[in-house]
Amino acid sequence: MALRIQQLQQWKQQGRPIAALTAWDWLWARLLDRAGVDLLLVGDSLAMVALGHKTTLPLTLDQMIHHAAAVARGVESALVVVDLPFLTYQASEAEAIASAGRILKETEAQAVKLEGGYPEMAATVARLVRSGIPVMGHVGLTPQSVNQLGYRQQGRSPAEGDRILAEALALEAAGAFAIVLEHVPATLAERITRQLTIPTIGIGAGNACDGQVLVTADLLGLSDQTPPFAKTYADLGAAVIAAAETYCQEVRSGQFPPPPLSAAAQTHQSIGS
Ligand SMILES: Nc1nc2c(c(=O)[nH]1)N[C@@H](CNc1ccc(C(=O)N[C@@H](CCC(=O)O)C(=O)O)cc1)CN2
Ligand SMILES: CC(C)(CO)C(=O)C(=O)O
Ligand SMILES: [Mg+2]
Repeated sequence: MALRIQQLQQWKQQGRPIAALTAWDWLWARLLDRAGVDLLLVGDSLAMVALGHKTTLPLTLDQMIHHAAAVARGVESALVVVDLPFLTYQASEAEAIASAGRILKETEAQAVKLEGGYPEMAATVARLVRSGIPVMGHVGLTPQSVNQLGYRQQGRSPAEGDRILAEALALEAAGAFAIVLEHVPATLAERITRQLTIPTIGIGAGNACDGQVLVTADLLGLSDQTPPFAKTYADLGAAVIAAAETYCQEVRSGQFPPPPLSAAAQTHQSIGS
């Protein structure tokens, strides 16, 4: 599986775009892995799309491990990367190693992702990488800083763009194997992608990144609110409601379950028998 991380590097050189999605449990991870997704991120967005929180901040490390272990059980091929939750890695390098270490020991995920590229975070990334933990960076809009940034596009001014580029370069120098660029102008993402040797994975960052990631709930029409850059490829929300409505009607009208079969027709084995 370390091979998959080197593969990402090769795909960048070959100009073969990387397709990533998020997953939060075994059920979805299994289906997305079968679809051939290259990288599955157990994103802390699961706090919002699977647990009903308003931001990613409340997610705990124990909750993340519970979800990441389930995702990893459903995956055969994709690289599984796990977000370090808010305040499980910022306080010190030792805290980051302890949290990332728990993720690699208690799940079968292969890598972690963390937010920010300021000097202390780059030093933390270097320490994690030297400890044998592959790290993915995340700059631009970093949702764990929602109380400072909101969800607005980042890097609009030349000075801010230069700062985000410098953060990306610092993360690469620290040994990150890839970097997520979230909600930044396409021109900035293109500039960063050209200057880095490691792949950039964009979300709301234009079409020049080495790969793209989307939150699967947005992809499938399961989110109440989606960011302006998300694309919905199927309306599963409506399909689920329609199926459950039909079931409720059939139960209430007596149409389901059907009357008992005659003994001769009972040839089917049911689950567990
Ligand atoms: N489901 C879903 N949840 C998510 C993400 C996602 O990908 N999809 N990604 C993370 C949050 N990122 C964003 C990015 C942009 C917006 C957004 O909506 N921005 C508007 C509004 C900005 C504002 O409020 O000022 C804009 O026009 O820029 C919302 C969440 C975590 N949660
Ligand atoms: C996909 C991405 C980058 C969106 O913020 C993420 O980190 C998540 O889903 O938690
Ligand atoms: Mg995240």
